[in-house]
Amino acid sequence: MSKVLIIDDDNFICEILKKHLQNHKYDVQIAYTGKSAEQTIKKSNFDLILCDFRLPDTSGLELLQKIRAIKQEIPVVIMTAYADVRMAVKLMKMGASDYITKPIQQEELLSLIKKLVKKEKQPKPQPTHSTYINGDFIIGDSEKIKHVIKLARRVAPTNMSVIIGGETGIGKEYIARFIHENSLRKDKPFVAIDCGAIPKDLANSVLFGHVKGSFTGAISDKDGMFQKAHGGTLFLDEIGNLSYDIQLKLLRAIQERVVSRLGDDKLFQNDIRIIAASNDNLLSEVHNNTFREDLYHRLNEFKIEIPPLRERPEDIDVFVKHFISMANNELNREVKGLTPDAKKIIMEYSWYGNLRELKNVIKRAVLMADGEMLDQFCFPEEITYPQNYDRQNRTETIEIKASDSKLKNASYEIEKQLIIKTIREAGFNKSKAARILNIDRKTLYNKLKLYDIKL
Ligand SMILES: Nc1ncnc2c1ncn2[C@@H]1O[C@H](COP(=O)(O)OP(=O)(O)OP(=O)(O)O)[C@@H](O)[C@H]1O
Repeated sequence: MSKVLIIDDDNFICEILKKHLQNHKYDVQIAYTGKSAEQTIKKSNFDLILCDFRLPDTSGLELLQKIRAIKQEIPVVIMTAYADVRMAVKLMKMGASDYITKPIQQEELLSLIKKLVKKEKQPKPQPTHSTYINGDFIIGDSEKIKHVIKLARRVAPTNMSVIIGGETGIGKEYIARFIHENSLRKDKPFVAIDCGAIPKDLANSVLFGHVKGSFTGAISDKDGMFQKAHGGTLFLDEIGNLSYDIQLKLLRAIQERVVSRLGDDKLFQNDIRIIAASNDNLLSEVHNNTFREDLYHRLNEFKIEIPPLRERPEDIDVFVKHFISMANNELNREVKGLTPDAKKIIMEYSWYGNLRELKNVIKRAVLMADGEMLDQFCFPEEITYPQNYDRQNRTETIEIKASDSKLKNASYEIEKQLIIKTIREAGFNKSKAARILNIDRKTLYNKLKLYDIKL
């Protein structure tokens, strides 16, 4: 797995980029200052560094010189605002590998990183189980997941649009890729976009492209996801986040099979299969008039619902083995398995963050392990004693940590705890939680990213 270091003092940008890159199987670390970046670079080997041009304690230029002094060969990409492009070109002359302008288009960043990180060090886990099919995709042993795979295989060779439902971190994107790879389009692009992460005013351009001058900052013609996915599959994650007018443009693009770039009258033919995913119940959003009914029916030619991990405990064992194997590769460890106590903890926990949470918890446990087996002490308290943790979150008084002495930190902590508490009380239904909190769903998702809440 390739390692990327993001250096930026903007916590929000860091978290969005981190999630996007992690979804594409990069191991990501963040440094918020030049100083901490230097220390991190000295301690670990990275395959690529993504560095903001302006940092609180240094400039991109100075930091680049220091990075070059520590690690000569490591690719460094500078993130900059449009106004700084000339400086970015200067930085390239001084040894930066490339630059990317803000606001960052995630797919552009991804292809830049892929280009620069030539040697993918994707760990190839040892096949410990018959459920591996290719690469790091595994199925599981439960009848429920086998049924999901049966549906995915059945629909894959058709051109039908698919809606994939399921809780966060359950593997909706993995199933979407599985469908693509088993379809006749497998040699064409699979383009994934997280609709929840696209700023509202950029959605039109990100999806459909734009021509130079169509808005401030459109300094050149740019293709959108529809053009990039031509011939292949477009995966629209968290589709419920698209605004009503973009939903309408999307419907037209699917029905009429033509798209136009922002600011351009010319129509382009497109041949795309759409797979959409949502954490929430899209049908109830249709009833609430936040999702277009015509678009819903157009997309809902086939539906696959992935059951939460807690409803199929038979799958936990195989995923635990898989994630231990991945963590061993990444962290250079040789963990063999779990003690009976640790296994009991893992089996009894509710895994509301599903496979993503399980993977993170296992990785942390592998790091913590002193010997060859993961025992109960390798797991954090909220996993070992979830009852206490829940009770703590249910209390009306929100405890502030001693370290949160600064007013800003304290209010962040209160907001974070309130969001967690409300989501739990709303039965993990994010739309309902957003309504209780009196904020829109997009704002809630942004805050979940900001605070790294994985519920
Ligand atoms: N079939 C699978 N085999 C191996 N790992 C998986 C599989 N499905 C999911 N994972 C792991 O779980 C993580 C989350 O999966 P994925 O991003 O597909 O979930 P998601 O449901 O699309 O999440 P979100 O709702 O947050 O977009 C992946 O990064 C991967 O590590």
